[in-house]
Amino acid sequence: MDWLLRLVAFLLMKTVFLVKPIHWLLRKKRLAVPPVKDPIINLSATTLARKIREREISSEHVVEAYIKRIKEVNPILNAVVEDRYEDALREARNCDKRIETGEVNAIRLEIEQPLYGVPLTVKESCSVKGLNYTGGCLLRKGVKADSDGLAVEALRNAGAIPLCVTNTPELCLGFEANNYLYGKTNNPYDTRRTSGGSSGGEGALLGAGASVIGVGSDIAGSIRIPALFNGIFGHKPTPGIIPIRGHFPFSEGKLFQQYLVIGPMARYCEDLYLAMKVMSANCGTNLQLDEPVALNKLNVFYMEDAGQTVGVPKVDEDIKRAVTNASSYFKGYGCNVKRFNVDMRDALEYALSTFFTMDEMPQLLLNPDDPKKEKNLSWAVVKSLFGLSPYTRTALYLRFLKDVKVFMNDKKISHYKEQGKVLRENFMKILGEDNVLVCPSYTSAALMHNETIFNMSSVLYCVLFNLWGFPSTQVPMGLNKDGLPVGVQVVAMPNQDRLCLAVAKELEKGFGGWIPFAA
Ligand SMILES: CCCCCCCC/C=C\CCCCCCCC(N)=O
Repeated sequence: MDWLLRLVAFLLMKTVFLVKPIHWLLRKKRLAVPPVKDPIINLSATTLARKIREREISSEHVVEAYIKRIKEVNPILNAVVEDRYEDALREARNCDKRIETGEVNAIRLEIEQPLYGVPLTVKESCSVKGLNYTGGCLLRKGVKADSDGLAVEALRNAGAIPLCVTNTPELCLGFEANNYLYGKTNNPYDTRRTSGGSSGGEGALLGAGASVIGVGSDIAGSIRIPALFNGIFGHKPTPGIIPIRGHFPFSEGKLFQQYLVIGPMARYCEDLYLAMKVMSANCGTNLQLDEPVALNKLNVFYMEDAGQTVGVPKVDEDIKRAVTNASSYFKGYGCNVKRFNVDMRDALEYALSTFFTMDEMPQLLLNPDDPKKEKNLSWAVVKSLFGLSPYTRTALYLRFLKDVKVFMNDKKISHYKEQGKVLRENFMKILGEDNVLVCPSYTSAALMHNETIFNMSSVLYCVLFNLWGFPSTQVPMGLNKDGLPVGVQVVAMPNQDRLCLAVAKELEKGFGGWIPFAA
């Protein structure tokens, strides 16, 4: 364990108690988000697609319902950064016309375009042709995507209709969708809290019932953490099975391409399957997503917390309870349910040293004049103190962490990287091909705005699985006593995404999945 790192992380965790009174004084009133009224909103994308192709409902009607819902909640949430409602309605009418004239038929659509006529929302960092593509960077103001990213293209080819792009932190680096370009996104369950990040705009819209299926991205929890905070499902796929080209930030670096994934976020678990099939269609790996999983043959391991917690916030009791409830539930299926015992003592050091020494890491302080030359951190911090920096505090903080050598020398870095490999091997051995791990996605439910920066080490519960290339699904597990969503993460070995999804589906049956906020 590296004591300097742990000490800084520990002090940072405690600092939140100094700033809490300031936050409390400056806090805004909790705003009421209107409840969902239109029953269309309570149908999954899978059901909507079937109803549209079987002419039970028109795509135009569905798209209109979602536009109406977004317009109702977005003034409160600030999740949408640019929309294309007129184009979307035109495309929906065209879908309906092609069905009416017999140009397309239900049987072929189910196979060739399983999302025909279904609305979609997209994280702004995943390019949608013609829409903003800034990655939340002030210095990229006005940048538009000149084509769809490959994942978005696959969804569009499957018939989905993008409605808008949604908010992220600067460069998607952080756990609050808040930046100097678009401002901050509120959590629909409590608007004084963050919707998380980096796919926080998606999380907020989905949690509020203003989207049925969304595209997010995740390099250290950015799908799973907002999915947790907003009570929805989010799947971080095995790397390489969904193309990430068309994402900003992007790097040609091999490790970056292994850590960063694009994946689906949804209110209904069956829609994760559908989106995964569409988005991974050309991956060349047989993920067997349609194959039934023999649940009674699964070993379900569970881990309520990472043990050695110096400098890592303790996992809240309600999240721990969600982990034990979720794992115990599988006893009823005849599964072997066991506590996961591995030594996580050096996991934080491993995560820090591995993440920030990846080859060809994208610039953290964007310098549009010279993409090879990063701006000076100290100068940027000074400017920030006077409110003159184009970089958010989170970007500055992560740029500071990138200087890993402040904490450890090369020898230690190599040592911790080796420890990480051993840890990965232990996880692999225990999980094998057929087992899953249920653990926290984060240490708490949604935090107040501006607090996640003090809890950066909570990222441990997500980032390890990016570094190791394991798939993982965030599953909602009900609301806590404050009415905030809690949930768990289901992890499996690479290419065993189907196990995560199968477990998620059962948990949805058992615990109710997405639960709308109380009015
Ligand atoms: C001094 C406190 C140190 C805590 C360090 C914890 C280890 C950090 C490892 C990786 C952090 C990456 C955070 C990047 C956030 C990216 C979110 C995303 N796009 O998935």
